[in-house]
Amino acid sequence: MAMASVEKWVGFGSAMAGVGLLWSRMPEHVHEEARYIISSLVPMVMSYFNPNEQITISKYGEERFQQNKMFDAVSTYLSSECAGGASKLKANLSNNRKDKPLITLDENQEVADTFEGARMWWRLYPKAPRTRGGVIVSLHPRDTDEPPCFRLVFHKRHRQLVLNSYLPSVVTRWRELSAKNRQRLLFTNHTKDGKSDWSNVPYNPPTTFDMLAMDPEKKYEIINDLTAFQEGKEYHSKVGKAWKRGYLLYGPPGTGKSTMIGAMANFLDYDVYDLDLTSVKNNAELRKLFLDTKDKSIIVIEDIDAIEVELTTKRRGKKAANGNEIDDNRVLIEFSDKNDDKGKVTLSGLLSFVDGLWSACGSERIFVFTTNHVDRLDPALIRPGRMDKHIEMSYCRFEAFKMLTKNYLDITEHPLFCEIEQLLNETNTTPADVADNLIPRGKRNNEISQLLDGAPADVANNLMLRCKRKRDADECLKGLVETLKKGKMHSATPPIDTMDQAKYKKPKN
Ligand SMILES: Nc1ncnc2c1ncn2[C@@H]1O[C@H](COP(=O)(O)OP(=O)(O)OP(=O)(O)O)[C@@H](O)[C@H]1O
Repeated sequence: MAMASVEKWVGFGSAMAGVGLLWSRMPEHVHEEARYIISSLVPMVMSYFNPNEQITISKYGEERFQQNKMFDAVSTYLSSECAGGASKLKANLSNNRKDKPLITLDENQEVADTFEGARMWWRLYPKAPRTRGGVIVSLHPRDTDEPPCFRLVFHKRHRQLVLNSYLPSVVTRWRELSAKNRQRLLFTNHTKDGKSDWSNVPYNPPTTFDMLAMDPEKKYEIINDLTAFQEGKEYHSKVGKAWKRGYLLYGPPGTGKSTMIGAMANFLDYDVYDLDLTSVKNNAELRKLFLDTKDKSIIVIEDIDAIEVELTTKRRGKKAANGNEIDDNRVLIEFSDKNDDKGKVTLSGLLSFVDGLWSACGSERIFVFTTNHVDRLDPALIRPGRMDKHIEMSYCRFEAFKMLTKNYLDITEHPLFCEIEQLLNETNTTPADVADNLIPRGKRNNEISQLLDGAPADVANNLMLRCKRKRDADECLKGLVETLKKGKMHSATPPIDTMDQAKYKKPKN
């Protein structure tokens, strides 16, 4: 038996020696080809015997200009669903709303996941120097390294499950998690190196619709409109309309137009883009800015009437140098209906995003224009169908006043309410003025605190708070009555109900 085995090895050895001899006598080009065939056969043979397959998800796309969103999706998904199984994690503090540390997998950590009974293994590979493909000459620093990547390993028989169900489910979960942890942002445009771009800050406006003092019916109408818009994806695609909506908020200063935008952003959980048109050079830049906005956002152009005048003033010298006649403010306005005007922002350029050709780019967007002078706007901007909703923000009447006292003073009734209701009907006072009067000037009440000395702390605090609030309310409302009476004496303006809304005039500074 042992003899037979020795003979076998001797036979194998001499066969190999024969192959070696043959190999050494072969010409060099045959060597080359043989090496090529062997190197392509090895992975095939290996993969035949290897039961697993793998998918690599690199941090950057092929072009390297853009981050690969799938990498973010996997990172977020694994942090939420599989981090429990990892022993090495990383913590970052990002801009998220709750100041909660963001936990992610550390490099080279492997975690397992199960999907519909199939087992998957994920591993995060760090950035690594490129080993293949020779020397890379590139101005792009990242090109010299392989970017970090996730590698997913799974059994061959789960290939279809992974491609058709598992990876899409990772993306869906990522979207859900991002929506939940998202920090809302306020964007504003600026010019850097001659180019317009957006910069942003975290945005958590304090106002909700509950706090917004206005006619309750009008408020519910707006809330219903926003809800219908947000849920209107199918409707918009069914009727072939771009999923966007335009609001024109108009009314005197201090009636809550900006406050309404904050309430809308809170209600819809959208980002806000505050577009400053005066720093946009021309339609091409405007187009770039619009295209850089994200879905689920509110694009705001405040005081659109004032912007027209400001643009005019800025460009007055240029116009005069061109020898054009300048008659008055209206003529100076450079918003024009000509599409071929490449040197400036034109009204048609702006409108092409609101309801023209470009409005179909992006979805779930709300445009809000605000103005104190609705009568000064170009009719093209406010013609029916262009801005879907025209919302008048008006002076403070009794219903709105009651909302303010509830919010500011926590009271719903008071003996002075009757007098205040009458005065509010006779004067044009803005919610901003009323709110200003309702901020307690709170002086500490020494008499009450002396009375309460010795009482248990929680009882004392409670009573103190109630007495203080009552006292603040009395003082605030008395002060408000005084202000309203003064306003009534000085006001030459008739109450809003009898006033022509189109004649609002902004007080000159
Ligand atoms: N309708 C309102 N409900 C609650 N608070 C209001 C309302 N209107 C105004 N305020 C208060 O007055 C302040 C100023 O209001 P806001 O800036 O929203 O007015 P505006 O109409 O946008 O004024 P402007 O036209 O000058 O920009 C707000 O911070 C808010 O405290």
